[in-house]
Amino acid sequence: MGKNDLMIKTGADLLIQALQENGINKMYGVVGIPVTDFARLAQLRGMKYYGFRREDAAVDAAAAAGYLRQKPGVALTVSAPGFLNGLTALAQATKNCFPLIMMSGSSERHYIDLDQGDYEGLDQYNVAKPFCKKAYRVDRAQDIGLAIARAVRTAVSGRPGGVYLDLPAETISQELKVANEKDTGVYKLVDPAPKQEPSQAAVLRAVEVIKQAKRPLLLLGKGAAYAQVEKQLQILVDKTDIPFLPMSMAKGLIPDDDKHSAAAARSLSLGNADVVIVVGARLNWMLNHGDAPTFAQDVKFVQLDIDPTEFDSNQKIDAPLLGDLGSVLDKLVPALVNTGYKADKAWIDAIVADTDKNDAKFAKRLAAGKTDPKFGYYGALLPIQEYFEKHPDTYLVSEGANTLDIGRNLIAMKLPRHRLDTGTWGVMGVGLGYAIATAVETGKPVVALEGDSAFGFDGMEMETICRYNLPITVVVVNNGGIYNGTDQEVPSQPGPTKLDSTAKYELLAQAFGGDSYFVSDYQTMEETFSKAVDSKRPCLINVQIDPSMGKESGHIGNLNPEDITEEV
Ligand SMILES: Cc1ncc(Cn2c(C)c(CCOP(=O)(O)OP(=O)(O)O)sc2=O)c(N)n1
Ligand SMILES: [Mg+2]
Repeated sequence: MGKNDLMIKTGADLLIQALQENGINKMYGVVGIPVTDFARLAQLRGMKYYGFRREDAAVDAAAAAGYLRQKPGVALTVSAPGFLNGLTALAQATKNCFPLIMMSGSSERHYIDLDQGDYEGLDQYNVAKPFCKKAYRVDRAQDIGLAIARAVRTAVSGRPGGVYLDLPAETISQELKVANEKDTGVYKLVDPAPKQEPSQAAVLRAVEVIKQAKRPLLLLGKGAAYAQVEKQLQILVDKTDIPFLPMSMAKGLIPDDDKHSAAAARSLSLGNADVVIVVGARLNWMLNHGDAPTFAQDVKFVQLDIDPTEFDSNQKIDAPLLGDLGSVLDKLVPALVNTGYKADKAWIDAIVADTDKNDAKFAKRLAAGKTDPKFGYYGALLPIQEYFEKHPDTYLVSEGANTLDIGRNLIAMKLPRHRLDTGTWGVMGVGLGYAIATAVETGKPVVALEGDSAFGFDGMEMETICRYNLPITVVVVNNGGIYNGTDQEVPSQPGPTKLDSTAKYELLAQAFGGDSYFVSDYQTMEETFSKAVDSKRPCLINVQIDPSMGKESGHIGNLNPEDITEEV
């Protein structure tokens, strides 16, 4: 082939080709110098680009896409301020173990290293490192195929997480002369997330520990939801009668109404289990680090995890099972079932009795919620609970404190990966980004159940939702504040947690062509909610509840330092 028969490929060409070669055809981002034309070219080459109003929502969306699809979601930001706006979401994805690649335009090294003051100059590659699984920088167009391969494999292999890919403007526009398509250095990864089988010895050790259990409990984390192991888990509980307790994003792996659920007997089941089988969950702050009195003093732990350093992070693990959860359960379930092991009937009966007792108490609160003159959470959320009972294939995204906590206990999930929320860090501002990605990736109706404060973190994405005409019903539960609307430490100024309990949030939908609803009583919520979701239109229901409703920090008030406000 003569010199002038060579093809010219730019860095941008190669980036798009490498992403598409690896099955990635969507990007979520906010453009500007130096990535705007790259996003346009991606659209011309058949990729879908979703433009957001702020980078953290876009990166959250890409992370949620990764969680739902077991392939890295891809986010695109500009340099420096855009990169920094996306950094929280990159860190959140890594903490949540969601596979994500965040690509940001950046500066050439010589400007950064000589501190020459480039436009939006920042050493992003090094700034990103503490907040992601790995950071990579591509200085040569010829390396782009390898860089994308590395980024994809890093994001999805082992414990999934966030990867930062630093893209200097120069690399995006760099030209590469290639003889043919094969010559570009772009290739499709072979087996990006290899299976990791557990050892036979580890399986036998775990079976021995579980067989001694009189009061076993299966604790399910979002790692189990991500690993898509619902089939193996259903067999496990059906064959052994071991009760299960799902963490919030693991709800629906086994339907919440399954007779083995211990969700309504959380304290009793956690506090009395003698063997806890931890599947894709971490014994972190959400589980009081595995300590008593949340758990029994002499509890034994069997832990299934893909990351060996997770074992003994907080407690001695009596039977660590290392591997990808699918491979581990494919070995552990038959090995245990073949022993004929069953949980003790007395244990199961104790959990059922505690469940019935707590359900009865909850039912009273729900009934009161319908008629309470002070319209509150139960009256606001009961219609949502009833809707999900009838329409389990609806997705729920939730954030806030009381709104999040009460909604988690009230709204049962019957299908896996249908609930996304604030995750391990309890980050506010993830709701609308997660909802957008869920609607885009699944095409199904999505309900974003938001506290009024939480909604404020990314409320402008209502315009994004309307612009793409997504079937998202945003429900803002407005109690006029962070936690509630009654904060008034000193007469001269509103308390630190106070917001506007009369805010007309619903007009934000109307402002962008969506449908607006205002609700301030149970009956209207009952009539409005199903109509809104069934419309499959972008809409916002502003649910004004009494400002006195809501506890400080919802269900995690115990994490606040001792009360330090002296009397004024
Ligand atoms: C990014 C960020 N900022 C601040 C917080 C602190 N915070 C904040 C600000 C919450 C909002 C609670 O108010 P809400 O209106 O969303 O919900 P409720 O009033 O129903 O409790 S919950 C919570 O932990 C956070 N978790 N994440
Ligand atoms: Mg509130």
